[in-house]
Amino acid sequence: MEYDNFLHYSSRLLMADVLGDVYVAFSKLNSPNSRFTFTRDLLRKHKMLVKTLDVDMKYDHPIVSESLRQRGNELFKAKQYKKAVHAYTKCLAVSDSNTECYALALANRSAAYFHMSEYELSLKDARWAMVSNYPSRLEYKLYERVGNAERMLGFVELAMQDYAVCLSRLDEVDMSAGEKLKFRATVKKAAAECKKVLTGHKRTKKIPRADEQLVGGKNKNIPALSAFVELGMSKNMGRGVYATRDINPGDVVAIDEPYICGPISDNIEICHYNGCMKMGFALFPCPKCLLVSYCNKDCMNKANKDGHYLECPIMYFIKLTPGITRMNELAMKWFLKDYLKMGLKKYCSIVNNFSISKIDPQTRGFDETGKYKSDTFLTAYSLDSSENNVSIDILFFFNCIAVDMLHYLILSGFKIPECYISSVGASLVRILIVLDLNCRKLNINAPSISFEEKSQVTVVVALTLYPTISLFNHSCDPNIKRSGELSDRIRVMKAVQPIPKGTQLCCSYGVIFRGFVKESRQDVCKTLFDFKCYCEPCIKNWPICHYIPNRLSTLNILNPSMADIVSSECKKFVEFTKLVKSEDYSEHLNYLYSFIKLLFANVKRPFELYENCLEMITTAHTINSNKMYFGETFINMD
Ligand SMILES: C[S@@+](CC[C@H](N)C(=O)[O-])C[C@H]1O[C@@H](n2cnc3c(N)ncnc32)[C@H](O)[C@@H]1O
Repeated sequence: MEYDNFLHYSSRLLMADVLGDVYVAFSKLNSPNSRFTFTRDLLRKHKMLVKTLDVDMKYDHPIVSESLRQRGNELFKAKQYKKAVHAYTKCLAVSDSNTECYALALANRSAAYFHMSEYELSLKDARWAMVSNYPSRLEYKLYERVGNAERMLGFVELAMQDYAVCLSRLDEVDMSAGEKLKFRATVKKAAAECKKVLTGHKRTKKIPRADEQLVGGKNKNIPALSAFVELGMSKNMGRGVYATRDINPGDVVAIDEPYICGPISDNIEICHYNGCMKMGFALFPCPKCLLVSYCNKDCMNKANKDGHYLECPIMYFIKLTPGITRMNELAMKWFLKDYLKMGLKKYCSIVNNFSISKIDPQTRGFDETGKYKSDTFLTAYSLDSSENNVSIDILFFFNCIAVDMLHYLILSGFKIPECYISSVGASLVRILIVLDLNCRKLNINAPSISFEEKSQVTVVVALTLYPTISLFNHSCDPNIKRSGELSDRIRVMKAVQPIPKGTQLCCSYGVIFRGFVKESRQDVCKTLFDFKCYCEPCIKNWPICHYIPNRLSTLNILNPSMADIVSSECKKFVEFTKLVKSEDYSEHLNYLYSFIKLLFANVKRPFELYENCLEMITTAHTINSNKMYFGETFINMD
């Protein structure tokens, strides 16, 4: 099963010999609120909810932790850095993270790591100490160390900023004038070295890319889409996006921001703040839960305002909840963000209205002024979730998860009147279902990074819910694709083929006709997304790569009067492919656009040179600055 610990709830009910009856009773309930209430009562009755959030943390007496730290200091003075690290780690394991001793042990361990040339670990500990109870009178030391570690790691711009903070803190430091002068000179010298490196970088820096603009400007009703498209309906695919004018390859058709997003795993360093999500390095952990990290204190404060302070006491428990941990975390983050924005009363009234109103499939997600906006709660909340197609066991499982998560929130002191509990619980279930389809499974456009060796192979690094991009249907021959920096949280979608007026704009949900036979593509669409694919390659049974025609003939030339021109352009293209390297395709985009347009008008698809040109355009549209190498992420700061 794709969800972790899927049998967690059902196996206990099975042991109590009630599971069969539970499923029968659950499936008879037809409102989301009644399903949630039923599940909550059931888990309470069978004593399946935790009684307290107290984690049995046993700290040693402060004298023990302090003596371990002092032992570390002695080893440090004796230059036995490895042993010192060991002693500080022991101290951290037995001390309360709210104490000064804990923060000092972190800072001291950071110093030991620095001497061992473990700059990344040194940076991590120093940043961690900065958000812990480290005495502010000593902070100048931490800023100097952070600057030094960043300089050693090549992050000179960051280092300069931290040296500047260090110097600004010196006035309040209790140090003789002579010592201060000496210290200041050392820091200034290090900052000057960084400046020298930076000036060298700037000279070789490439010209920045122009900001991408939607072709024809913003759409009047759906501002994240181009003015040259509209929403339409089809029998086989439901809602979809259609061109109202001819769209050319390279035209930007959508620029979407996620409604909610979060890192996909703990191993990849991404700022947890919803509005940032930048890839980072040695991020600042939340000093209370230590389970989320931010690129700076500003993002940490903003995330707290968005609700992290409410989820912080229960993060540990959310991580233990069955299902997809990251999705559960995202669901809680989403709920808290909107609860804080609207208040409980308004939130419940909106989600209740949504669940009882008859949803028009065409206008779902549009507000009362007729606009569909990616930053609106109801737009995201009403995304296609195939809720009616979710099987009973999965629906019950999601209800159990929602019961657990709401229970943690209540145990942590979150005040929620009884009359709102079923609405909030049912909304968490809906949020989980929306995220499961539109964020977890449909992650082809999510921020990703590539491998150092094979830059074509990318891995998704974040879960992102793009309400407007979710309007695009799938085709095994997509005519639009993501473009720009692949790790960006804002997603730009560009046309990669000519899209004549009236044609549907489709992206791929993960399979394209060249690489997979029809049966396996259909299988993916069915098992993952529960639909039968009605795209052209599936309906017309297009062949996969080896069998795609590679020669022009009377069978595939659509316009015989153009045969000679097309033939000579094809020869030129073959030469082009031999001469130009993939990293230089972007310099030849206009040529590639004109060639694909020529073939589009004159040659029957599929045709090998057309498919090759399409792939080259796709490659040229994307930038992978962030690379992954053997489990580590290298970040290109340029
Ligand atoms: C992310 S939504 C796309 C927008 C959706 N059609 C709507 O009405 O809002 C994904 C759903 O669209 C439908 N869909 C997308 N591509 C399709 C295709 N190639 N063939 C049939 N149905 C498709 C399926 O119902 C799928 O679960």
